[in-house]
Parts: sequence; C-alpha cells; structure tokens
Amino acid sequence: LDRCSLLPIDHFFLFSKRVITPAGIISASVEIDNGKVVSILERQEAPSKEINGVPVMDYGNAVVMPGLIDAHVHLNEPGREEWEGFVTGTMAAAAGGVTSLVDMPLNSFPTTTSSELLKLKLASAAEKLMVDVGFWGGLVPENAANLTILDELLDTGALGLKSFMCPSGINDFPMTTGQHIQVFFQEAALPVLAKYGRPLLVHAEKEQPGVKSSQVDKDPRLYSTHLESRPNSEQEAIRELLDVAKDTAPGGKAEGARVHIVHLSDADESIQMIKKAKAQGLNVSVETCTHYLAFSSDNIGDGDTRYKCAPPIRSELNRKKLWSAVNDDFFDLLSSDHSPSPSDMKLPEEGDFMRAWGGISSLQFVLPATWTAGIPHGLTLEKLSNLWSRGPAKLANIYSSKGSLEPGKDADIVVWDPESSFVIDENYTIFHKHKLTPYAGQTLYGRVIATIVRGQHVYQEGHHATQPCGKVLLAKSTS
Ligand SMILES: NC(=O)NC(NC(N)=O)C(=O)[O-]
Ligand SMILES: [Zn+2]
Ligand SMILES: [Zn+2]
Repeated sequence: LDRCSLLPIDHFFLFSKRVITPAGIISASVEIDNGKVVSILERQEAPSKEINGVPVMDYGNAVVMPGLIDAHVHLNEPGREEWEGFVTGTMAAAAGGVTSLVDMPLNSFPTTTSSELLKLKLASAAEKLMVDVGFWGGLVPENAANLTILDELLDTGALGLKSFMCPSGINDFPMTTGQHIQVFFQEAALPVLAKYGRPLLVHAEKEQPGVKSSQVDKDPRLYSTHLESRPNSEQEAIRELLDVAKDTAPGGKAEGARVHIVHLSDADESIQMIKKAKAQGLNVSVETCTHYLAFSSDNIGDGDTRYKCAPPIRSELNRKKLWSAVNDDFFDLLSSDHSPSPSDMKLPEEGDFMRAWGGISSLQFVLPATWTAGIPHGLTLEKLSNLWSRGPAKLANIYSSKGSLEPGKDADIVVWDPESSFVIDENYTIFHKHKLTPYAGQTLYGRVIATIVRGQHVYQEGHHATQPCGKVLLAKSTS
C-alpha cells in the first residue's frame, strides 16, 4: 500500500501559516492519521521536525486548504476513453489540487442511465483512480417515467441525476423535452430524488426556434456566429425549470430534492430569476465554471474553437457581472465542466465553430485559473475554498466526510502557493489525454505543491504516486 503515497506514512503533521478552516485562516499544525484529520492546533511557528516521533511537514507560508471537489467533469470512460479516461483525468485532477470528482453520465458509452450501467462504470473505474470519484446518473426520456429504474440507479449509489433541456451533443444521451420536464420530473424524478435527498442537475438551455438556422449564412469561423446562435438560450429553460422546481419548497411534494442548474453563463435575467426562486424557498442551487469567469467573447479569436462550449462564453460585461454575483455569494459552487474530445474534433484547422465539438478542456487548471481571474475582483482564499470544496461537497451530499478541514473528516488537502506563477508552455506537463486547451500559453498564479487524498500524498512537485488508490464515492442507500 506504500505506493499509494509519495510520503508513505500514516501519521504526520502538516504545518502552515495559512491553513483554511471553517473558522478562518490560521497558522496551525494539522495532524493527520489513518487518512483523517485528527486535530488542527493553532500555533505561530512550525514545531520541530517531529512531535513525539511523529514527522512534521513544514509548508511554511503555502496555503493548506481542503482539496477541490469538481462536481462536473466528463471522464468519458468506458466507451470513449480516447477522449479522456479515468487514468488521465484523475492524474490531471491530482496535479491541479482536485481531490474528488463527480463524473457526468454522458460522453461515456454506454451512458450511466440505470443501475446496471452504473455498475459497468464502477467496474471500469476500478484501479484507475488517482483521486476519489463519484457518479451522477442520467435522466433521459427512456427512464424519465420509470420509477423502478430511477430508484435502482439511486439505490446503487448515483449521487443524483442529470438531464439536458437541449441536445447534449451525444446521440445516446437525448434531451428531456417540455413534456418530460412538466410531467415526468414532477411525477417521477423529483419525488424519487426527494426520497433519497439527492439533486437533479440540469443543463438549462433551450434552442430557440429559427435562431440556429439564421446563422447558416454567416461565417462559421467567427466566434460571434456561435454566440449569436444561442443568444437567450438559458433564460427560457431556467424559467421552465424553476416552475417545476416549486415542488422542492417546504411542504411541496418534492421537498428534500434539490434542483441544481449547472454551468450558468448568462449573468442577466437568469440570475434574477434564480435569486427570486431562492428567496421564495425553492431548493435550487447554481454553479458557474472557471471559463465563464476567466474568458470573454471580446478576446476569442476567429477560428479558435478551443473556447467553444455550451452555454457560450459571453461578453466582457457579462463576465464582470458574473464576478459581481460571485462577490454577492450568489453561486453555490464552481465547476470545470471539463469536457474534452480528441483534438481533431475541435476542428483546429477549419476553425468552424458551428461544427466543432462543444466542450472545454480545463480540469488541471481550475484552481490557478479561478484564482488568477479572481485577483482583480477581490476574490479571497476563503471564498475560493467555499466555492470549490464546501459547495460541491454539499451538492453531492459528501460534506459529512469531505469539503472542509475539520477533525474527523477525510484528509483531502491541496497545498499551494497563490503568489507563485507559472506558464502553461511546452515545458509544462499537461496530464489531460489531449493537450488542446484555451489555457495554453497563459501565465497563471497558484502553483500546486502537493495534493493529499485521504492522507496520501498522491501528487507532489510534478510527481504522482505510483499506484492509483482513489476510491469510488457511492451514495449511501436509504434502506
Ligand atoms: N456532451 C457534453 O459533454 N456537453 C458539455 N458541453 C459543453 N458544456 O459545451 C456539457 O456539459 O453540456
Ligand atoms: Zn452541460
Ligand atoms: Zn458538462
């Protein structure tokens, strides 16, 4: 078991002058034993090399923070492991300070839409994971009205269900249409989720009739052609979804279920509607992604399809409004929506936005990219940590064991230096299966020094542990 960690000891202390705890940032030593945080003791200076024979790792002024939890990644295995895969995906996560992932039910083949198919995922993930990985189940027309299938899928350990209100880009994961949403969400999915206390995640975008076809005469190499093909794609979908989410309010028939809007890009009407729903007591939550906070349409060059995703990256003004919303504590969490594909599917030669794969590759960079984009907007380390650890842990219902540094919880930790910068150039190792990413060439602040998963140093200074000892995270059955 020694090969699970680059520091193969069970019991040790970490010291740092900046330990991020729920009670604030303190200078402290964190005692870790048998995979768990045992104690956090405030102290101004590092203790000696050992305390009662237990070694002390002195990380000085580096930040010691809960590991990031990325609740929105497409690892694409089994079936499309040539797009990413458990090995490369979790190695990239470890290198980026991400200690847990939750895998989306699509882009793998088959998709994760039944108990049997979840078991297939679990089998395929075995012995490949460098960090811990949970799984969302898929909610598609085929199972949307089938209480038995949904119940079994959740009972097997899916952390929640995910559906699309527009085409997903993958034929084997069809969208749920108006009828499914109004009838089946209300009659089947939300009540079942309520029973388990788990969330429904929704890609809330609707294609507007006629808009896309009006783009056919425009130059597909211009980013504006893609952007203008989905102008108000989020508002309509969110309005429809929030109507159904009324049942999650106290006393409603889906009380206990949560409706979670993934990857919000629109900072205008969508934010107003979600704020109102939250104020009315609906159990709704929302995430945005690093790329919406880091990039804007103003800076996307012609033919640069690395930036193509849905919903689209919008204007610079919109980006600024997203940061205001972050500062107002509007967002419950951040995610990567890491959705890579083989590089040729991004059509780098043609630069055709309308035909290129929609999805951005980013998992390894979300910590430094969020931090770098956030510095001019006053982002604090505590807020960063809440958005990347506490928020996603609560969504996935794993907050009792992960998502904050507290005695009794898993020792899932990232040690990083927010003041030190690096360039993503040819000397920098990207662990994603495919190296095409819009972060290439950027200078980012926030170098990851070490990543610890359940007390095991799985990554340190460019090196990974030699054995993948990550675990699958299954929701506990209600029975
Ligand atoms: N099939 C996908 O991976 N789609 C993803 N693609 C994006 N975001 O462009 C997503 O999350 O919708
Ligand atoms: Zn999506
Ligand atoms: Zn996604």
